[in-house]
Amino acid sequence: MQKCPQVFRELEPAVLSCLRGYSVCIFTYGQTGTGKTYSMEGPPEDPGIAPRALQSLFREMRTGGQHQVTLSMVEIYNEAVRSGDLLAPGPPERLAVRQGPAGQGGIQVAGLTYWDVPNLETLHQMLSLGRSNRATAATAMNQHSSRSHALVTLTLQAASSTRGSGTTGTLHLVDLAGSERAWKAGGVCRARGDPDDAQRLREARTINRSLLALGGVMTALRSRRAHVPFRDSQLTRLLQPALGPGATAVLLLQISTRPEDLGETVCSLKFAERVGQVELGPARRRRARRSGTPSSLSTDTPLTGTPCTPTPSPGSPPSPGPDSGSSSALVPQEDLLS
Ligand SMILES: Nc1ncnc2c1ncn2[C@@H]1O[C@H](COP(=O)(O)OP(=O)(O)OP(=O)(O)O)[C@@H](O)[C@H]1O
Repeated sequence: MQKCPQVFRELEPAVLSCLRGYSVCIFTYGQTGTGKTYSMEGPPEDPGIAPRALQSLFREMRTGGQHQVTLSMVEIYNEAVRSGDLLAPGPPERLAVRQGPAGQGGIQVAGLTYWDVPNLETLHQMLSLGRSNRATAATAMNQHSSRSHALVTLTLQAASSTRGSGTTGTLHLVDLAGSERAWKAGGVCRARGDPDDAQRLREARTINRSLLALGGVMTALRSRRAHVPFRDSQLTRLLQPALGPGATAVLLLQISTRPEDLGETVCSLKFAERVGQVELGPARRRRARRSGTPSSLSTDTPLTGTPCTPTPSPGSPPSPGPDSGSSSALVPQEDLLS
């Protein structure tokens, strides 16, 4: 089993490729309680993939160039897409997801808010506020189980320079809710006489249904079917741009080694095997349009919605960034930017 620093070392070239206009999605998958959120976020003394990725991006941006960083964050709870209410008070708002205009691809999330991120400190503060609004509950398998899928999207817009035209890269960090057997999910509530028993069961069923839909999408992508059932769940609809042609997707699989979890572990391994056989094609860079908001800069910017409403945040202007990259198996193979 690899430790987070080792895992991140392998992921870092892909993460940094977002600064050059590539689309990268890192998602955690596995049975509830196996450490998905821990691996993605981690405590301060053992930072997870997300804080390491963000630190690496901002460090790289300090070495040259001009970048604008924009953040959006949503959670999918019981098949409802909700805005991670980052800074404003009030309950999460339910958002409508719809297909983008013909020919432009992508998904639109009406009402989704985008935040300009001036520096790493502000980004961490915003993420931590967004996470604190995420739906969690005690289940039989995890005292603080995430009952929702969380999708964090960073759009990294590089200004054009003498070295080349501007690009718009995207980093998706997806912490999926855990799969679990319904009887296990409800078991602890029943044992405690918890009145939320029915709620936990409903959550478990919708989580499992959306993960099943994700499995269906992976099967279709692997078999290169003409029709990929992205519309089967809100999760797969939102992930459509992140799993589109030319994107780089990385699955972090979390499994339990407990004998009593063998069935679920085998299912998770089979899912990972399927994902490992998916080919999204040669990686593509996105060229930025000359002007406009982040949502208008890319033909398929994920999670784009109503006209982007970037919110002024305190701090310095977007940090500078280079157009260099390191090599690794995860680095995109082909540069389609003309
Ligand atoms: N590598 C680790 N080191 C120490 N503690 C860990 C580690 N991985 C997970 N844990 C602990 O195990 C518990 C479950 O982890 P976590 O919440 O990340 O699981 P999860 O897979 O995200 O669960 P769910 O799907 O229910 O949200 C937490 O208390 C977490 O702190």
